[in-house]
Amino acid sequence: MQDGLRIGTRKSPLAMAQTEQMRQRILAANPSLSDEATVLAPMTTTGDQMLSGPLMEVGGKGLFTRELDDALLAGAIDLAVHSAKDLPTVLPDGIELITIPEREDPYDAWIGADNMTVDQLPQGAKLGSASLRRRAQILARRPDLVPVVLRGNVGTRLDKLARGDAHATMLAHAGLRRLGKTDVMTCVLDEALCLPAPTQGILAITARTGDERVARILAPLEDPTVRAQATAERAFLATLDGSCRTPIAALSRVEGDRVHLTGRVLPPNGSECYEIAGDAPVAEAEALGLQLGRDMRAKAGEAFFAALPQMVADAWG
Ligand SMILES: NCc1[nH]cc(CCC(=O)O)c1CC(=O)O
Repeated sequence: MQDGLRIGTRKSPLAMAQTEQMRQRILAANPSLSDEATVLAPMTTTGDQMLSGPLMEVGGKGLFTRELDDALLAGAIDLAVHSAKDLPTVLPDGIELITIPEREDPYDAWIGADNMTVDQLPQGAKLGSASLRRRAQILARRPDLVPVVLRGNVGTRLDKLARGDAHATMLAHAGLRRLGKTDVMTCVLDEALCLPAPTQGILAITARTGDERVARILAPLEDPTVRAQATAERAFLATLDGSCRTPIAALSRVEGDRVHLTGRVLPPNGSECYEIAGDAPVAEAEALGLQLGRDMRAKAGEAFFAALPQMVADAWG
C-alpha cells in the first residue's frame, strides 16, 4: 500500500462525516492519489465505549484519541482526523498536529421544544446538556431552569429531546452542519450568551512526526488563521485545565496580524461569570493564551479553582 493513505477516525456519525469531508478535500488537492487507495479506517476509542455523557465533554484526557494515536505509531494508519475539541492539550511523543484546516462555525446551536428560544422556555423547564460550560452559561441567563444530564451523540440526544427527557438542549453548530442536520435547531447562540468551547468547530489532523509524504499531501489544507486560533485557545485551556472539569469557554479571532482571545470561566450553576480578553501578534498566539490563562487564575482566584472540583462533582449529582 505504498501509494495508499489510511485515514483514522472515530466511528461516530459525526466523526465519519467530517473525516469523509477531509478525505474529499485531500483527494481534490492531490490528483495523484487514487480514490480507492485513500481509505477511512474507523476505530472505536475508549471514549466511545464509555457511555457516560459528561465524559463526552471532558475531551482533554485523550479518551477519544488514544487508540488512534496507537494506530498511527504502529503504522496501521497514516493520519487521523479529530475534532480539535476532543484532542488533549499535550500530544504523545512522535505525534504531531500536522494540519488545521478551515474552521466551521464555532458557536453552539440551541434546540428548543416547539422551537422555543432560551427566553421563551417556561419557568422551571428542563435544560438538557452534558456540558457544564453550556449549562452554566444558560443558567446565568435563566437561573430558574432545571438542568438534566442529556448523554450520547448528536442523534441520541435529539431522540431524547423528542421523548421529552428535556425541553431544550445545545449542540455544536459545527457538528449539525457537518451532519446536515441544521433543520433541528432553533437558533445559534451568540457569544454574549454562550461562548464556545476552546477550538469548537476546528478539525485537527494528526500524523507521525517527520512523515514527509503525509506532510506534503496535507499541506494545501492548512489554514494559518485557524492554526493561530487553535494555538491561542488550546494554550488558554492548557493553563486552566488541571484535574478539574471546569466550565471553560474561549474563542479567538484573527484581524490583520493580531489574534484576539476571549475566555470565560463559570461555576456550574452559573452564579458567577469570570471573563478575560486580550490580543497579541498572531506569531504570539500561544503566549497570549498562556497569559490570559494565568490572568484568569488571578481573576477568579485560587479559592474559586480550589472549590471547583467539588462543585463540578456535585453538578453531575
Ligand atoms: N464532545 C463531542 C464533540 N466534539 C466535537 C463536537 C462538535 C464539532 C466540533 O466542535 O468541531 C462534538 C459534539 C458537540 O459538542 O455537539
